[in-house]
Formats: sequence, structure tokens, C-alpha cells
Amino acid sequence: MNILKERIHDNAFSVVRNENWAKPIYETNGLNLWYGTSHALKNIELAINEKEVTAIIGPSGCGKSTFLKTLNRMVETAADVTISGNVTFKGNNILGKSMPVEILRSKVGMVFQKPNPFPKSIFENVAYGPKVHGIRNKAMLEMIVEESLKKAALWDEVKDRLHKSAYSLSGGQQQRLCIARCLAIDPEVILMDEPTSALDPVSTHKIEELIRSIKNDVTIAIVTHNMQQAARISDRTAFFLNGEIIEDNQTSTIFNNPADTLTDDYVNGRFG
Ligand SMILES: Nc1ncnc2c1ncn2[C@@H]1O[C@H](COP(=O)(O)OP(=O)(O)OP(=O)(O)O)[C@@H](O)[C@H]1O
Repeated sequence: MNILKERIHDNAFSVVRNENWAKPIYETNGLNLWYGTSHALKNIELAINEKEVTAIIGPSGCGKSTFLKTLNRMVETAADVTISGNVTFKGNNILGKSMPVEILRSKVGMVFQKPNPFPKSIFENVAYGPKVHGIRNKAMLEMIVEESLKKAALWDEVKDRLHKSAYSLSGGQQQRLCIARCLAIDPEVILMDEPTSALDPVSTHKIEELIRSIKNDVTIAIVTHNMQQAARISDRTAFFLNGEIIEDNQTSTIFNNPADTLTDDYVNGRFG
């Protein structure tokens, strides 16, 4: 009887947990994308849940970056792109005219494979976004810069040289600076496209720790070729192949008990 009660309690708890925690911030329905006549994304159906880390995995050329860049409408900067279907951000279709791209990008930051700080000081890199959004008060900017650098686990390393060039930092520090620059605009989502692939293991570890520490505040979608990294840091994983999603599920299921043999073969390094 007690065991039964516990099971019922567990089930009730997991329903509440799912309802409370697994709320999609992005949803794509029937998303297709062509570069010219090349069909790069095929009927993508995927939810990215709020305050979770979603890993996007798959072999080179399968459409991971294209998908990520669709989420902040960066993909449209490429020539001859055609998109159909829906991509909703908090219920609004971002492919329609209902959400101006500037509004979307003020809520969705992006970090790339190669750190890309501005040719400015460390301070100015982080203060840039808040200034663009109209914050001029010096004390306020100083506070935002300090908080963002602390969240990005970089403050202690740079607090005495805030007005030095961002290019004086190491690659790993520059990548954390780029994450601090995103955090300074208080985004709801950060899209990360292979953010550690150019970094050494120590810097990679620091970025992974940083992702863990911010995920209670920010939703993260991360493209990675590193299976251990996807398994370590993500809650859910989507496996892409040739522009399609083969499978998406809880990360533990994708790695330990995938439904599709292609997923099993990929995550176990048998191709890709
Ligand atoms: N600007 C573009 N113009 C034309 N084709 C493109 C463009 N960008 C990407 N593609 C093509 O679209 C397909 C998907 O590319 P994408 O960069 O999204 O793949 P990916 O999975 O991120 O690859 P990788 O892991 O190598 O970065 C590939 O065939 C690629 O050559």
C-alpha cells in the first residue's frame, strides 16, 4: 500500500514537474529551409524548453547551425534562402511580421565557435548592449558589467584590467567575455554554436561550468560535436541527420536508450 502511494505520489510529482518545468519557449512546426534549391532543413518539429539546456547534435552538414540561426533569424542574412513552416518564440511566430527582429535579438543572444569580441575594452564589450538599449547611467552600467562578468565567471580574472583591450584576453577568456556580453542584456535564451570547439580542455570545462550556473536563469540551445559535452551539460538532445530530426528526447534516453539505431550508431561514434 505504501509502495503504491509512493508510486502515485511520484507520478503526480512528475506531472507537476513536467508542467512547471518543461514549458517550451521555442516551438518549430513543419519548418523547412532551402539554400537555393538545396533542402537544408526538412520538416523540423522541435520544442526548446524554458530554463533547460538543449543540445543539437549530428554530423557535419546536417543543418545544426542553420537550425540555430533560424531561431534568431540570422539565417535570413544568407543569399537565396526560402523558409516555410512556423517558428514560435513564446507563442509568437518569428517568421511572420508579428515580432520585429530587433525585439527578438534583444531577448536571444548568440555565441559562436570563434570568440568574436568587439575591438574595444573589456568594459565596453559588456556595456555595449545595455548602452544600445538606452542605459547611460555610469553607476548602472558599472553594476551591469560587474554582474555579467561575475555570472560568466570572468570577473576575478579581469576586474583589475577592465579598460584593457578585449583582445588581450586568452581565447577561453574571450569566449566567456562574449557570454558576459550576452548576459548583460538579460536575455531569455542564449544560442551557442560549438562554443568550446576552439578551446583547450580547461577553458572548455570553465564554459561548461558557466552553462550549468546560468541555466536556472537562461534557456540554452547548444550545437556541439562533442558527445561527452552534450551528455554532461544538456537536459534534452536533438539528433539531426541530413536536415531531418531523427530523434529528440531527454539526454539520458538519447545516450542510453535511443529509439532509433541511427541515433545509437551516431552517439556511439560508429559514424559521423
Ligand atoms: N549560406 C549558405 N549557402 C548555401 N548553403 C549553405 C549555407 N550555409 C550552409 N549551407 C549548406 O546547408 C547544409 C547545412 O549546413 P549547416 O552549416 O547548417 O550544417 P552543420 O550541421 O552546422 O555543419 P557543421 O557541423 O559542419 O558546422 C550544408 O549542406 C551546407 O553546405
